[in-house]
Amino acid sequence: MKKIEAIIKPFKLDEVREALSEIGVSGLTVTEVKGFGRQKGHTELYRGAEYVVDFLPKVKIELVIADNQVDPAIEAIVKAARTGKIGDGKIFVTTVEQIVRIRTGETDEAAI
Ligand SMILES: Nc1ncnc2c1ncn2[C@@H]1O[C@H](COP(=O)(O)OP(=O)(O)OP(=O)(O)O)[C@@H](O)[C@H]1O
Repeated sequence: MKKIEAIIKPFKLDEVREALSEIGVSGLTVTEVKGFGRQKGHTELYRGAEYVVDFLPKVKIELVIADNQVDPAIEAIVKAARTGKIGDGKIFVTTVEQIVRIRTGETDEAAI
């Protein structure tokens, strides 16, 4: 089991969510965050305005999935979130040790 954390441009959220639904992702968490990448000090376009990069609004998507879904999920996120401009975001993948579905007590892959 892996957790994917993807930091994306906020206006790409709907497209990314749809792309992930299409490959069968059953749940995810979304958080509004702020951040910067290596373009610090350069400008980035956000909602038509150019910002000197300090902390820019981003959306963080977290999803926990089976190992064999990692590659399709990354592919779906990259395809849906890419504009080709700076600040398109980043994807982090980590290992998840345990999952519990609170309602039923199911664990691990049965609880995804
Ligand atoms: N190393 C990192 N650790 C944690 N969060 C990061 C890291 N790098 C980027 N982020 C987050 O991802 C967001 C988008 O990063 P961004 O796309 O600007 O990265 P980049 O490496 O500068 O790539 P690009 O050249 O495409 O702009 C940042 O605003 C920040 O929230």
